[in-house]
Amino acid sequence: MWIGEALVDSPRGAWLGIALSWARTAFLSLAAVGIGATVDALIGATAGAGSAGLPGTAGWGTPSLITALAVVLGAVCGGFAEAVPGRVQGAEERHWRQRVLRRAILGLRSGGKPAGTRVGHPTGRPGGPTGEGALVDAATTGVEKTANYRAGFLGPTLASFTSPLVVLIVWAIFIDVRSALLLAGFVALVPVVIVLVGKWLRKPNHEYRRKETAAANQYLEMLEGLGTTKVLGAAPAARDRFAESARAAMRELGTLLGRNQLMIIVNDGVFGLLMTGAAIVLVLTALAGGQLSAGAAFAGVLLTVLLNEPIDRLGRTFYVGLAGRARRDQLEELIGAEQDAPETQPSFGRDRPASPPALELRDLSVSIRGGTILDRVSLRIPSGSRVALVGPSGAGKTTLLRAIAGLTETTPGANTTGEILADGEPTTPAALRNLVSIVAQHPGILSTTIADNLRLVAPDASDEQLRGALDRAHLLDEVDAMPNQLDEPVGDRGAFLSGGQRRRLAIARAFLRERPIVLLDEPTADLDRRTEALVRESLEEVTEGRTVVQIAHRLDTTADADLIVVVSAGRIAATGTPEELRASRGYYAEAFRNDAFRASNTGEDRR
Ligand SMILES: Nc1ncnc2c1ncn2[C@@H]1O[C@H](COP(=O)(O)OP(=O)(O)OP(=O)(O)O)[C@@H](O)[C@H]1O
Repeated sequence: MWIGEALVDSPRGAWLGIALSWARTAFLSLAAVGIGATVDALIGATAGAGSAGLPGTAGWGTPSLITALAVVLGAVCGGFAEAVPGRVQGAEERHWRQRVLRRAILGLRSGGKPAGTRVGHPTGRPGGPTGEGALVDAATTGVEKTANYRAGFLGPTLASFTSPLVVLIVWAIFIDVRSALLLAGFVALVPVVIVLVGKWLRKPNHEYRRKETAAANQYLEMLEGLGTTKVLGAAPAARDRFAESARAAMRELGTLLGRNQLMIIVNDGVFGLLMTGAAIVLVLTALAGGQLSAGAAFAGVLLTVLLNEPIDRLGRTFYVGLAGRARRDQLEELIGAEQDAPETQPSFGRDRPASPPALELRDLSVSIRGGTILDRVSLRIPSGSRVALVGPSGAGKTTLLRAIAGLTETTPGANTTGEILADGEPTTPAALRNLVSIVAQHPGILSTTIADNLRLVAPDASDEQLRGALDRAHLLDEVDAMPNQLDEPVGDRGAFLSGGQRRRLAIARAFLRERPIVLLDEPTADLDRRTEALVRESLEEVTEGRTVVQIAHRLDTTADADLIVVVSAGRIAATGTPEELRASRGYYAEAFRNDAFRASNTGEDRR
């Protein structure tokens, strides 16, 4: 419920806006009382002024002066209160966009897809909410609507729902306590109705957002795959599929808008009319009974306008709130239950990392949407060791590497049991993410400049520090030869760079991150010999003194490993040194022989 979120998790700065709104309402309420007092003074309502009339009615000068002052102060506070959400929204957008980006960059999937996207996987529906289109949608519209919801809806709505209490306090002090209590009953009903209506609208709202995102996602992917679709003659089918999902989204929107409209009519009727009617009847009765002066009654009528603010706001912003809330939920799901770990300050490649902790996986199981991917894996990774994960395709190597990287929870539908210990202490996914650097076969490269890609992990690094990291990754000479050097655009996801350059850029990032554990997901695959040698050289440097866990498809890359871990059907089938496993019968020995056989037969030279 948004009220809970507004109370405990409002964006930073939102409370200033709420306090300013309360101040605005207090001043405007006092202005209403001042107007009443002025009226009393003007019509010379001295009868009963002492008991039921408003204070300060001896002359009209003072109350009208106070009124003017209260109006000005109310307007100033209101103006500042209006300005707060704009400032908060900027910060919120930055925060959410960074989380989405980090989520995209952390993706270790093949093809550089963001984590959670399975290309060609039976459960990875193209166009589903975990596709790349969804990520683009999340980083743009999703972030904008979420920030708008958190900055422009949560605080202001909480303010307008609590402001009537301020009005009622003024009412009780200056007009009449009994009627203030009666009206408080109406005001207290408003949140109850909001909760009920919110529940009623939640399902169609979520359904609509899901279908809207799926349609947007499909559209983006249709554009991206336009060439292939045309070549395959599949354009009409793709178009029909998109049209159908757009129609489904529109149908849900119709249901949602219908319910929303009904809610506005009911609210306006029940609260707008009933509460205003009750307030007016109360003040007029008191006026007729002589308990209130004409000025006090007039002030009561004016205060009723302020009491109606939550209803007005509800009509105007409920839909925005629903949309934002659904978008926020979608983002949370996409990003995963990621806790922003307090990152230790990167040392920008100057220092050696702290000694790597020894890791221990205990009975670690991972299931994704009910399917078991890793099954009670237990493994010790000593500090500073080099571990190679080998095994047939689909065995679970990447899933294991992602678990060690603390990334499993960012995969939608994933569930983990068991634990990972660091130096004997239980650890959390966020703490694990803080311990590792990843260099993947298809590193996540932003479509911006070399410097931006490096500053992603070290926002405060100087140009010199970036150049130092590039130098250690053996990429500096090539960057220096580019027309704009550090500011050279790298093209769409690094399209202007070669495969080897992209990987060395990722290694430079790992230098800047300076984490004690380096995870390698086949970073030397598919490179020609010369480039492979360059990447290897950089890797040797970045892995020095660190624990290394690498996925290896080519077994010749495992020769210097301290420990080989054979993964098969989600379990650990064997562990040992390369020599031990080569000497025994099993996957490693057989695959090694096959590799050697292939190399000798093809005279493999990938130049
Ligand atoms: N996000 C996901 N959703 C559904 N299933 C998944 C997901 N990620 C992995 N899997 C499944 O888990 C199993 C193990 O996959 P994983 O990528 O870990 O294997 P791998 O050993 O790294 O394979 P490869 O060597 O081909 O990369 C596969 O059956 C895969 O389809």
